[in-house]
Amino acid sequence: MRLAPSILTADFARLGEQVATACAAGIDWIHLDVMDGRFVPNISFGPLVVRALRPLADQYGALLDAHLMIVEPERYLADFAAAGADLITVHAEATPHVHRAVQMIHNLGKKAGVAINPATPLSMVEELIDQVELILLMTVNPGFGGQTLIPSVLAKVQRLRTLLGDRPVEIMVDGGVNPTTIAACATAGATVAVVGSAVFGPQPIPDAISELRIALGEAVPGK
Ligand SMILES: O=C(CO)[C@H](O)[C@H](O)COP(=O)(O)O
Repeated sequence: MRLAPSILTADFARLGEQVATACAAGIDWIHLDVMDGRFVPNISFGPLVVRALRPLADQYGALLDAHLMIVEPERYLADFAAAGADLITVHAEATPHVHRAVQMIHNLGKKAGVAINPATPLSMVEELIDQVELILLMTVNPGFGGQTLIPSVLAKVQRLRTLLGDRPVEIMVDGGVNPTTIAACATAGATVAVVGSAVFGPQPIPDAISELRIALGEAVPGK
């Protein structure tokens, strides 16, 4: 299971320092939650923050993963690609032309992901399984960090795992993933876990990451 800490719950006054600490502790991806106040009831940040974190991603070999929770994502794909995102995910509910958005991301030379909300059926992304590198299943209603994982989405993760067969498509779970819930996500078939408040919280970041690895039954250096 790859860990993709979401910076949404980080201390933005110390963003670079916190992300560097997480990278040094061995995280795999850096997850960037972009919110527009329209697709979701919250506003976060735009391409400037992606650009600011690009050098850290290079330094630590982490993948920079931009999750666009914005309407009409097509309008901003070039900006996020130019800012340095490696992978750009759009919501199937946010555009009537999600296939075109995926084509645009690939034409920009980036990996493409498609996301769906908890109540959105898998059929919304079924026609895209041979077109994308990642499918993101929201395990909370998007907009805010620190929510509780909706357990019924785990059955959807299992169905997606079966649907994908041996296709090399990542299954990402996002929302409410912590040491208590991460093993069930892995068992259901998720390959990447977004972890926000479980990493950027009161606990020292390296300890929080070790706890997640231990919950997954993975070896943790020095433990
Ligand atoms: O996409 C998100 C919210 O829309 C966040 O990535 C997600 O909620 C992660 O935060 P936490 O792990 O605290 O739930």
